Amino acid sequence: MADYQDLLVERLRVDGRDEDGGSRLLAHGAGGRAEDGPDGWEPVERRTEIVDVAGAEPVRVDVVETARGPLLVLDRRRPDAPALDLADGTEVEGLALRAPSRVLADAGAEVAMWGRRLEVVAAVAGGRGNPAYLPGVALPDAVTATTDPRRALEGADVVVLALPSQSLRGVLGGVADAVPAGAPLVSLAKGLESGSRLRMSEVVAEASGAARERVAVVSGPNLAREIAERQPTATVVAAHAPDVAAEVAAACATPVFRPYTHHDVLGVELGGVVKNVVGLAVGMAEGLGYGDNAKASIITRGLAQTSRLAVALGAEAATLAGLAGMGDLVATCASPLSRNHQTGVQLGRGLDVGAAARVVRQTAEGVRSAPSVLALARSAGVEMPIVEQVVDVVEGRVHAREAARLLLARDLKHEAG
Ligand SMILES: NC(=O)C1=CN([C@@H]2O[C@H](COP(=O)(O)OP(=O)(O)OC[C@H]3O[C@@H](n4cnc5c(N)ncnc54)[C@H](O)[C@@H]3O)[C@@H](O)[C@H]2O)C=CC1
Ligand SMILES: O=C(CO)COP(=O)(O)O
Repeated sequence: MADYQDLLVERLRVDGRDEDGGSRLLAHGAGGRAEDGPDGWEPVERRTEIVDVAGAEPVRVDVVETARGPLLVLDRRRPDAPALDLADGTEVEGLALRAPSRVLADAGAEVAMWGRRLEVVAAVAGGRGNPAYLPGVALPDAVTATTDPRRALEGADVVVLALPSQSLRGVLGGVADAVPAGAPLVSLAKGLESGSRLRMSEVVAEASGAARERVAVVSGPNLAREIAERQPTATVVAAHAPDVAAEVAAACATPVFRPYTHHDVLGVELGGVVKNVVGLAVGMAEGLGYGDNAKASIITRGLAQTSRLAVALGAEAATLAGLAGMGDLVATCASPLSRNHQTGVQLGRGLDVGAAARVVRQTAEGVRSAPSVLALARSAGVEMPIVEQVVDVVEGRVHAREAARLLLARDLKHEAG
């Protein structure tokens, strides 16, 4: 089976008879989540298709299709049964094929975006895209925009939070009462909250009052501009509740955007946070005029130090070798689109943080997160020399050139130590 097709388990219920005597079926929405309750049942489409066969008689095919895709198996405990012939109210589990065309339509469903800047919202709402942030990119018609967060939240099945880490608590806390009950809350932000040093999934749960099982994070090599241009991209959807991760993944998958689910929320979030700090360091090396050996060395040692911290805090080492660790680190450190990378370049050229921010003009999360990462590392007894030097440069204590000299002058040691 192609790599971009998925088999989903569908909860099905027999609900009376069709005119031809076969069982009429209902499917439970979103792949059959138990907590959707009895109201989540939706009709299953049934039709006959005639398939032309070269050199033979046409074949009649009975197609049974849920909102996710056609059912390949009606009852997975009796996969060979040609049809369902069961009493009313009986529940079975079928298998549906989620095909790319269906996913595209699903992912292109209705998106109500909230923004605080009137000119950005007016452009999106007026069908002119988002020229301030994504010049030249046409947005789907299904994306609407409003400056009223409560309107954007009305009836939402999934709430996605795409805000800088230091703003997330204030914005979400102000509208927590308007978040629809039961809707998963998804954080895209890659930072730690200054002061509390909390990860964004923790901030989301605290600010909204939602159980941590309702919160998901999406992270990975996900440069916004490339995604908006529909360039092929993979990502990770992590949640403590597997069904929430699966629901969010299903909602955002398209033929060119492939989410993997994960259970290691801590590892996925830390990967996204620390790669920004390492991205600053790689940018500094570039700004200093250093070559690819230096950049590859920072990336590799940066990943080793990130994994050390993550494991000490309870994450799994393998998570950091995946898309949300190595994948995101490589994208940030290699791409001129990365704001952390670009900010690092300006710091390497000798600008201070304020001047670098005025050049880059968008959020470089590593600047605010670096001191929190260092504090976390110290409290966990983990050495993170690259982060230490980035903090000293960001806080104006040393020039990037001196930071590089100090890193190279450290005592010799075993690479795996
Ligand atoms: N841009 C990217 O490629 C990616 C960004 N992220 C993460 O997404 C988060 C947001 O980043 P971007 O949207 O790219 O940053 P950005 O700097 O491009 O945009 C931030 C937006 O948030 C708004 N904003 C800031 N403070 C606000 C507040 N208090 N209330 C309302 N709106 C406020 C700003 O007006 C601006 O429109 C960050 O944590 C970043 O790490 C994650 C993956 C990719
Ligand atoms: O997180 C990102 C890519 O995955 C975006 O990186 P920057 O925030 O450095 O632009």
